[in-house]
Amino acid sequence: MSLTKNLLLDISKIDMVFPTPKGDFTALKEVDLKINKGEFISLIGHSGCGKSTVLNVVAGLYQATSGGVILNGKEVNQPGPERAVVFQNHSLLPWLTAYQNVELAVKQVFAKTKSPKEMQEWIEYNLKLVHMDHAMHKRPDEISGGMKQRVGIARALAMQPEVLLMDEPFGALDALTRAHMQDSLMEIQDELNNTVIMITHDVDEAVLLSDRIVMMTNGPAATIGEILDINLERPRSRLELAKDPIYNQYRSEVLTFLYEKQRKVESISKTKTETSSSATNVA
Ligand SMILES: Nc1ncnc2c1ncn2[C@@H]1O[C@H](COP(=O)(O)OP(=O)(O)OP(=O)(O)O)[C@@H](O)[C@H]1O
Repeated sequence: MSLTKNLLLDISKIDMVFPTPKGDFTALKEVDLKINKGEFISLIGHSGCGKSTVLNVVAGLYQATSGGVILNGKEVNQPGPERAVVFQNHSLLPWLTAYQNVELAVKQVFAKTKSPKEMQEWIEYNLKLVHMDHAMHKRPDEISGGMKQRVGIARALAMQPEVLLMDEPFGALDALTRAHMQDSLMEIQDELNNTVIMITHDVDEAVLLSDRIVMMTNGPAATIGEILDINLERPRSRLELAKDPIYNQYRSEVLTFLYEKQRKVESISKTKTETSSSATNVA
């Protein structure tokens, strides 16, 4: 992979120190990552290692103690619509319909450049992309958890961000809904080729969706331990990949990193009690 040709996001030697009542806590140490336009990156690591902190620095919600983030040649120091965030819990406004939730974001970005008619078409296009056009006039309390996440993704996509930041976007969903959402996200990626950073605890999800998996060491002073390139052809099918030895090799490399190289006492005792499929979720 060329690191300079299509470089979009340069996360450069980030340290993050949080002041706490017990003294300074170094969460991140020298996190360094370059991301090309159109890449899908997963961040994986044990709970509390610092994944959300990395994402929050890129989102501009946290200012790194040292180092910094450059997006398209400009330093990031506050939140902005060119970095849309999708959280685990949908964060939709409950009194607005799906359409109106997306509209709010669209008006924020396009009020000066799109006519009302163009904005309407754009909102509908994005809701259609996530298969929510049939329920666009429903409020969050009238739709399921998976549907709410779809609206959250539509809202983020509709802002046409330069980078889409997703913090465990499917973490609260049941396994089947989650699989549907992953398939939808792959379809959307095929169409839009967004640049995405997604935090996940799910090894299969990371391998299925990513171009690269960034594996973080345990904190304190967490950093990037290894980066795995996923050279699987797209479009990807979960059923075919399940039998693919290369897919299984990638999967086993991530599991080895997490459970041998970055072994955690709590996670070992936890996975012993879990079923084999859920044991691929990192604790
Ligand atoms: N505002 C803060 N003040 C003090 N410590 C913090 C703050 N935010 C995060 N931390 C600490 O920094 C470390 C990394 O937290 P972070 O939430 O980034 O981890 P994570 O990998 O996203 O965890 P999880 O997978 O459980 O969501 C943790 O030890 C956490 O307690």
